[in-house]
Amino acid sequence: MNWLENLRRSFLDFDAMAEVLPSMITVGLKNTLILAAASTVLGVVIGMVLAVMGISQSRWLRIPARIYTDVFRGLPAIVTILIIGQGFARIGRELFGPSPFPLGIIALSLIAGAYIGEIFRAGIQSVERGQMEACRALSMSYGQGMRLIVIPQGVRRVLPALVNQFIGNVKDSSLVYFLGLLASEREIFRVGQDQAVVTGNLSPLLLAGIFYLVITVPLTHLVNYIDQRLRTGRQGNSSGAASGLMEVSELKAATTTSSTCKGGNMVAGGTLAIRRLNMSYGHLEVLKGVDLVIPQGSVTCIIGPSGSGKSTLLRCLNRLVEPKGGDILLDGKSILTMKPEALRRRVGMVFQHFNLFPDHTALDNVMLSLRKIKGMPRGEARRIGEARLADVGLLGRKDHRPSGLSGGQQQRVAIARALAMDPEVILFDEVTSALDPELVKGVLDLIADLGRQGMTMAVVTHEMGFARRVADQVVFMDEGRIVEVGSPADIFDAPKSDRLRRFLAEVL
Ligand SMILES: Nc1ncnc2c1ncn2[C@@H]1O[C@H](COP(=O)(O)OP(=O)(O)OP(=O)(O)O)[C@@H](O)[C@H]1O
Repeated sequence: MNWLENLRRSFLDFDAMAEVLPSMITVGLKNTLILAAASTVLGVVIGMVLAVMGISQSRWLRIPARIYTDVFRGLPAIVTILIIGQGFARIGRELFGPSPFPLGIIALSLIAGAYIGEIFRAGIQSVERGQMEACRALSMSYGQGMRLIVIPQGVRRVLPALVNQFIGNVKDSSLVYFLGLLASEREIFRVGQDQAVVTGNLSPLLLAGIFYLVITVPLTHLVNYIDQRLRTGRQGNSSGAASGLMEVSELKAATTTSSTCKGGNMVAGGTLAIRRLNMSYGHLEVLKGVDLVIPQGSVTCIIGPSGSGKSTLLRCLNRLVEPKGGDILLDGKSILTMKPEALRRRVGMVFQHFNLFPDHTALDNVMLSLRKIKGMPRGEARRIGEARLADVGLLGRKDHRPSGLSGGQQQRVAIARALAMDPEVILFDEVTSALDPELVKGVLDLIADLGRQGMTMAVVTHEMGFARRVADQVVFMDEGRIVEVGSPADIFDAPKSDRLRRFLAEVL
């Protein structure tokens, strides 16, 4: 049992530990935290710049960011620390005095920046494209969408990775001692190491190890907790998505008392006139001379086979994609001459995949544009937001995050969000395609109800029953062209073209 005693003496010499403890706290811990915190903060600044450069359209920004990242990620940390600390020692002395401590921070920051830049870039790029589309459809500029929605979501997603980086900096700070720090500048490892030499055993180093764990382990758990809270909101994940059947009755109650239009008045709709509209993605011609009038206060359903250009036509109407030729007039004025953000205030849109903002509650989703785009005071935005949620039968769930709502409920929040901006026209892009069958009816009834209230609507749909029941006119598209336009009776009961007959035979 001699070896056990040896081990005990080597690692568990409590007197040696007690002796080094005060300087471990007042010198080592303090300096380690300064080195790690300062280099993480500076690293975050460098990383943010690198991330923005890395996702930029310009390769003059992308390429330098790439080179920086490759170099500082590729070099061993100690090499960078020595190159910066010793290579720039003279400049360092002039700027910061004799201590290499600030140069150590800079070296650690340069290394951390390369990793943090990649973390941010991956986080921002992992945010679904639909989030930015929803921002733009709510008439936010690209910058506002990035600032309010995409970057915060990206940063939240990478929070655990950022804390890991901080932990990495805590550990890498032990390398700065290679630069020759003053006694008062030593970090945890160096204090332990010096005392180990004095006492001739490893107990002070074991204490240093314990100090590192005391910093890093609680941090990891704290960040996991914060991440969970941010993801699910306060009410947690099981926030009572109702069963589909319950939702149907919930919605029925809402639509009978709906006040979607202000004070129960009919909504003032706009007229859209589409003239010889062309659109292509690269060489792929998607719209080929589309002519159509969507009269004020009418419901136009657009049907047709997959890939026929229905969604693209809809996206041209609020300029989420730019037409290549032709024109679109809103109440007689070309939308191509308007600022896209101004146009989108008048022409709202609801998407197939809802595109709700996951970090915001239902009410915040509805209020966001009222506050940020219309500049409404919080109280007024809240009043309107709650009224719109009541219209879609979801006032009771206003504090729920999207993750705590069913697909049907999420889509109704998305409709409330579009309605809150008081648009003259609303575009619905296959809004029931991603829903479970029992939830489809509720959403369609809501849209039908809006139609009755005089909202001008263009609805791309695969729901033929709905189109027949609700549409004022039905548009059949194929291969980028409108093949037939007419009343539901014309289209469904007396199709003129062979293509429409074949399509109906397939889908009915
Ligand atoms: N962003 C894009 N880049 C390149 N091609 C695209 C893009 N979006 C759509 N397309 C192509 O344009 C054509 C028309 O697409 P669009 O989505 O408008 O059709 P759709 O009738 O709405 O089809 P679906 O019912 O399947 O949604 C398709 O061939 C599609 O592959």
